[in-house]
Amino acid sequence: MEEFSVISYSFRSFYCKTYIEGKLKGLFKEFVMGTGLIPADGEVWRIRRRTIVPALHQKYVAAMISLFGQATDRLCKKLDAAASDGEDVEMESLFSRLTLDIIGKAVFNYDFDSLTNDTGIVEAVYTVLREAEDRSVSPIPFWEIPIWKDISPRQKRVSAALKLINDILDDLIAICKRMVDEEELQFHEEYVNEQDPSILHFLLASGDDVSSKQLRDDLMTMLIAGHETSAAVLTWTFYLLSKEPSVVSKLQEEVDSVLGDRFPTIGDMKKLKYATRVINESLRLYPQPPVLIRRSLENDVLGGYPIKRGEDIFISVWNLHRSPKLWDDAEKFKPERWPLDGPNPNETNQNFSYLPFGGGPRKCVGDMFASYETVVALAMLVRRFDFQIALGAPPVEMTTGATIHTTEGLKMTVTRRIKPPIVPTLEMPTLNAGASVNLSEGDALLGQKGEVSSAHS
Ligand code: HEM
Repeated sequence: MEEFSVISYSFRSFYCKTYIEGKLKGLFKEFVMGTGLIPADGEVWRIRRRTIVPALHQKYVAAMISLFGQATDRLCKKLDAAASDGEDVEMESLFSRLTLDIIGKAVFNYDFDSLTNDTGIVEAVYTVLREAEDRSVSPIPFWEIPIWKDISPRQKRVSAALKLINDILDDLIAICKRMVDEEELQFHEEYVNEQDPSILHFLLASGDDVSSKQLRDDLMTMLIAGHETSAAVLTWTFYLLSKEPSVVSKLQEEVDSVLGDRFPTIGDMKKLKYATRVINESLRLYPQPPVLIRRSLENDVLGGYPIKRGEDIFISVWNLHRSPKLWDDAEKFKPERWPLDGPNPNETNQNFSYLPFGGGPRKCVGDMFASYETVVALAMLVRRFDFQIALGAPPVEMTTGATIHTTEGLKMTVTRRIKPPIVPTLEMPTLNAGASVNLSEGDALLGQKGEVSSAHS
């Protein structure tokens, strides 16, 4: 327990109504509800969480992996154009757009297409996300002050953005309800609608008796929780890789041999072991969020510190993950510290010294989703491109909100990789550039076909 930095007490936080048992394993909290953007009804969320988590069955995961591949392919096309034009790219904002596109489709089947468009809804989402982050670190809940709420131009912008998003979510829920009413498919444990594998569709089809408003708030929670986190993981992974060319070579070797020139499938997730270790290690050095926050519901003592009822503690996962007492070469980016044939590191098998997705009953509901999402994006990108910090780019420095951001972006030069030879195997169809192939179990499920990106041709 002494490894945790207790940074501040009695500080208004992102999270509310949390409880300290004195042991990390028992901590739980209400996510994003303390920002006022989503009603602070933790009890309802706790019940709903039980419905959301089982949505992650095999067929759903296969469909999601296919979705990650398609979204990353759009990013590859963008990078391909930048490589042709010799233009440097700002990867942090591109990753933010990639993960927004993914979470929109995955959660409520909405294509933000933010990698190619800057429509009003994308701007509205960013307004709300920035506000959620600012509120999460604000010492006073200024947004609750009645007059301020009505006269502050910024708060008015936030309200307008929230209204736009809520209206769209209401429409999506209504459309989805009609689809569910019309479909013949019976709901069962492995249910997935192949045209719309979103969590919204799953939840509606499950017949869960929940109001549209509650549903909308849950979707918003997932949008906020699952967007910047994954984007930040990818940003810092690419930053770390830019400093360790030997890791990149090893990673590319694995990706070339496992994937060749096709999209990743659910079966590949077990084979992309080194890529997974790269993400595990990036999450150790740059945990998102870097602090976890709990509020005490009663007087307690934690690691010798007396804590009064109502006080908050901040647990610095950053310090925990970089503690020299717990890690050899703690500051070094070393994916090899996680044995390839060992278990996937998590909070329990690392005795709570590693908490990339929190722990206990309020652990991240999207941990598996996020792990696969980041592995797919990483594999597809390093397969096609080499990335270097751009010449003359500003130094990459950190600033923190709910996640760790760079201060001035991650400007990189992207070059196409020379196409390595593809050795055909029974599982891996040989591809001609531009040819259509049946790509994966996930794609087969969706009845989709994919094409090899023109990146190599
Ligand atoms: C690499 C990306 C991600 C990281 C590092 C991450 C990390 C975390 C962490 C550390 C927590 C626990 C916070 C706490 O204990 O105070 C959390 C909670 C949560 N995460 Fe994630 N997350 C990621 C992606 C996602 C995705 C993609 C989704 C949705 C699909 C998601 C949904 C949630 C939700 C809903 C909670 C709140 C759970 C609850 O309070 O019951 N996360 N996440």
